[in-house]
Amino acid sequence: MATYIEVENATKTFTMQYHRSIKQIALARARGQKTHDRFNAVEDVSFTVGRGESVGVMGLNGSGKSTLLKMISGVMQPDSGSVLTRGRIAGLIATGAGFQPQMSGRDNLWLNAAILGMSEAETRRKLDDIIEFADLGKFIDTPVVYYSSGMKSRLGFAVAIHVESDIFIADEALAVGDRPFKRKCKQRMREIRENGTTIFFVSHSPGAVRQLCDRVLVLEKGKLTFDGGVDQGIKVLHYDEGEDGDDDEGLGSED
Ligand SMILES: Nc1ncnc2c1ncn2[C@@H]1O[C@H](COP(=O)(O)OP(=O)(O)OP(=O)(O)O)[C@@H](O)[C@H]1O
Repeated sequence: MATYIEVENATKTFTMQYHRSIKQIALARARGQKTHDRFNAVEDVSFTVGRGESVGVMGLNGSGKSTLLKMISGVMQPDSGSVLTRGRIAGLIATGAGFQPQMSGRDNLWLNAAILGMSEAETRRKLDDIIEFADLGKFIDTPVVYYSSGMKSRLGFAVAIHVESDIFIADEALAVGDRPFKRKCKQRMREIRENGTTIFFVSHSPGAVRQLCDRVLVLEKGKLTFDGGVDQGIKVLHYDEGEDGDDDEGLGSED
């Protein structure tokens, strides 16, 4: 199986500032207090993903999932180690990233498609399908500044999901569309998987991961603590326990 994602000893370090203003920083320094701290959001993480694999990334809030996803998408670079990918990447990483608020949904669609590497001919061919998928009605010709976050998410996802990619990445936290839209996304992601596209999917939803993935990575405080089967990964996180363990709100979950 050809390797499509190769992450080797990747570490991403961020600085946490304790104060907002220069005055506060100066005061803290004068008192001999710390003004900032550095910490590893992703620490020494290594794994590979083969062609056609569908991998779910799970972990508590702040465990480094989105940071890892951003490094795979190329939005961020690791401070040490390496992240290599093969082929074209598309997906939902940042809702409305690159959207121009004063431009209409339709114009942003063209812009977004170009950013994601679609040619003019490809966009023209898929235009009606993308607009139908986003299902924004007459709002498609309204400036995006008037869109709700769900509407931006619909437009962003509709474009991303129509890009022919080798790797499809999605951060479920950004899928703020309503239930019927999520259902539609779920169906489309299943089709993408069936077509043999490699999937890298960040999620808190055991139901969604069970449906869409055949492998789970668990991050804890930036470290990769589990890499294996879906059920086992969910067990490691205790996500299946309690009354709200197996939610059904996920992008890929059963409705
Ligand atoms: N640009 C940034 N600058 C500084 N700190 C950051 C930045 N981005 C993320 N962090 C911090 O890095 C840590 C990991 O964040 P990340 O968004 O990767 O977590 P996550 O696992 O995706 O969380 P969630 O489940 O809440 O979405 C958090 O402590 C967060 O505050």
